[in-house]
Amino acid sequence: MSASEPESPPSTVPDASSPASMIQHSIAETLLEHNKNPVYCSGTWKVASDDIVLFYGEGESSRRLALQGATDAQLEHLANSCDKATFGVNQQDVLDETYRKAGKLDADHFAWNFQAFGLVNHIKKVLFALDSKPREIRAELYKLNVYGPGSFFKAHKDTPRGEDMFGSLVVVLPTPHEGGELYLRHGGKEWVYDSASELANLREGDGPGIGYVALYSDVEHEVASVKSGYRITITYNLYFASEQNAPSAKPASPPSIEPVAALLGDLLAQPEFLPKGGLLGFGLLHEYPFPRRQGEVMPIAPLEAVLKGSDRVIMNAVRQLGLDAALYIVYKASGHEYSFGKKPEVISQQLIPWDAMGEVENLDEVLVGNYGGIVTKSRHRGHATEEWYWKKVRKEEHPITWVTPKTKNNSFKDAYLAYGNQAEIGHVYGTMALVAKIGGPDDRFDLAILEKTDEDVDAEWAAFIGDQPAPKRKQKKRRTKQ
Ligand SMILES: O=C(O)CCC(=O)C(=O)O
Ligand SMILES: [Fe+2]
Repeated sequence: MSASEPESPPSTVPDASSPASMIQHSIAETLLEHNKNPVYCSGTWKVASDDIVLFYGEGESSRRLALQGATDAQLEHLANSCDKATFGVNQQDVLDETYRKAGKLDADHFAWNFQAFGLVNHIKKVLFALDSKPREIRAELYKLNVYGPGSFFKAHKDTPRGEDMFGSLVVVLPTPHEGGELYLRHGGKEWVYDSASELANLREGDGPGIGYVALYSDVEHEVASVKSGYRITITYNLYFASEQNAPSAKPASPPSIEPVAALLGDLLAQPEFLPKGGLLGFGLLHEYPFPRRQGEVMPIAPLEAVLKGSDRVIMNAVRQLGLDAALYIVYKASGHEYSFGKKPEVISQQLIPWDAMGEVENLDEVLVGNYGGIVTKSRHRGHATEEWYWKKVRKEEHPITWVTPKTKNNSFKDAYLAYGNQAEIGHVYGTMALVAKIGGPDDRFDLAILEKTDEDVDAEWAAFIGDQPAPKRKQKKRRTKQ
């Protein structure tokens, strides 16, 4: 039996030029466009010469280094005072100068006068530009790095130190250098921040300044080889501040409709959009650190508090509209029991330790039966050209209409022991997404996904094989919002 995708049932997808599809496109564009939802921001920042004074060393050999106009000999002394920089591999610090060649001082071995508060506030405004209620953030001094000629740091992502850490801030000090550009990559795009030329331009202008780049933790970055001079950076870890640590209490702002919420509201107002209700999906664009406790099922809902960039913007929008929405993992299984049908796709709000589950017979049934799973692609799809299977598919399937596609950014793969008379390992793939349950045009905000009756399915089958037009299905209320 062929496992190819069967013919689709009557389509509910509007054509590309319909108002619904144009609004859907605008939402995706707003969320995906780098300029509206940047994954990093960079530039130069004016400082007073007193700010860029560095203290380092211990006891008799401690030093005060004014960076404005520092001599080569002074910078060389700083470089020679550094330890060799290591980097993390599988939770261990590794020294490998073919991967990272630079000097470093830990935060307890240096100090400088610069107060990052103003810069951090600026970064918050730029990185969270579309976020109408951005969380407070704080910067924690991390390290000083010195890159002399021939120093570099190959492509890596910064290890998040804690679930509240969302990014890093790299401050580049105004010491003349060439090369050492910082390459940044995310979602298949690449950008470059050339601190050497930005700082050189600044030197010709008035007053001292520093270079900076703030990036989300899941942005890959790489420091190109320094050609001449010293490139000195001070890095900070960026955290979402807890209420007590927040630098200032935020005045209550009057409620205003966010642009993305407004677009989403317009989309839901289109009667041809999901005329029978259904699931609306948004692939998350960022990765999130998540504690995995051995063998424990974990709800992923708490991640809502640490969403970044466009992920937070869309979450704010669905919350503002009062939609029934949550973070889900989209699970897809592969294993011997699926070799004849289609790989099922089931969403659940639980992170499941598949490797600790014992033998798993039908992953989709386990998810639906025990973990509030909703089948979004039926494993019977592979046989769905036969009436009986087709009905089964229609009955159990609640397909997702994706506004922004699932991404590989936050996907993971787990192994499990597939049920059978011989031990076999299957694989589960998970991807995080935000999924909203939408009612039909008259009940957008009141309905959970619709239940289908046998009559609905029979009528849809008849319409599918061309007997008669699909009847309008009466919606059943399952849940009413107060
Ligand atoms: O020094 C820089 O420009 C970047 C340093 C860095 O990527 C790191 O410390 O993880
Ligand atoms: Fe880094």
